[in-house]
Order: sequence, then C-alpha cells, then structure tokens
Amino acid sequence: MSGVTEGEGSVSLDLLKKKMADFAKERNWEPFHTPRNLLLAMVGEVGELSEIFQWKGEVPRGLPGWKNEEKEHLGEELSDVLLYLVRLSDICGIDLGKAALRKVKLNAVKYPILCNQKEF
Ligand SMILES: Nc1ccn([C@H]2C[C@H](O)[C@@H](COP(=O)(O)OP(=O)(O)OP(=O)(O)O)O2)c(=O)n1
Repeated sequence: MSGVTEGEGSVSLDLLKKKMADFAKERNWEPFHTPRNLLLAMVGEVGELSEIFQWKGEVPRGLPGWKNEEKEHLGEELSDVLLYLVRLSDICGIDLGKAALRKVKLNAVKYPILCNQKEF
C-alpha cells in the first residue's frame, strides 16, 4: 500500500483500510473480522443509520434545522457503515476504490445520457 497519509485534505480508502487493519490487529480481533461477521456488523450499522431518519418524513438536502449533535451522530453512523464496508472489502481481497470506479463506468454505459437530459 502506498501514499497512506493522514493530512488535512481528502481521506483515502487506503488510509481507512490501514486504520481498520491496525485496529483489529492491536486488539487481537482479526479472527472475528470474517466476511460474514463484517457483513452482519455493517448491516447492523445501516439499521442504526436508518433509525436517524425513521419517522422524520422527507428530509431536505443539507439537513436544515438539524442540531449539531444530530449531524455529528449521523456522521458517526455513516462512518461505521463505511469502515465496515472498507474492512469487508479488504478481507475479501477486493480493491474497493478500483471496483467502485469500474462500477461507475458500467453505470454510465447502462444509463446513457439522453439528449433531453443534457441541459439539466
Ligand atoms: N468487532 C468490532 C467492533 C467494533 N468495530 C469498530 C467498527 C465500527 O466503526 C465501530 C462499531 O462499534 P460498536 O459496535 O460499538 O457500534 P457503535 O459505535 O454504533 O455503538 P452503539 O451500537 O452502542 O451505538 O467499531 C470493529 O471494527 N470491530
């Protein structure tokens, strides 16, 4: 792995991957970080993320009116989902960044821009 730094700028998937690997190793939790366990943990966190929006009705973009604590909580749950996804990909030997870029390309082929959408 190269270029794993913790600067003020953007955060790389490689950095998160290393952080999660170190976290598990330092605690001797590697045996528990199996694909199935990580998948179930991630789905659990998706549930916690869903609870934040549950019963709120439609929420406008940017979350106007939300308290700082609510936004911080949202950031925590989004992060839990991302971290487990990164770890799951790593454990499965999938380069998540590469796979996602490939998928973006596939999506563009599957859903071409139509003429009447270009000015949107
Ligand atoms: N075996 C574990 C347990 C936790 N974590 C890490 C990944 C997640 O980012 C976070 C999840 O921790 P919790 O299970 O304590 O979940 P929450 O932080 O959501 O706490 P709570 O469920 O109490 O709200 O910790 C991990 O990598 N491996």
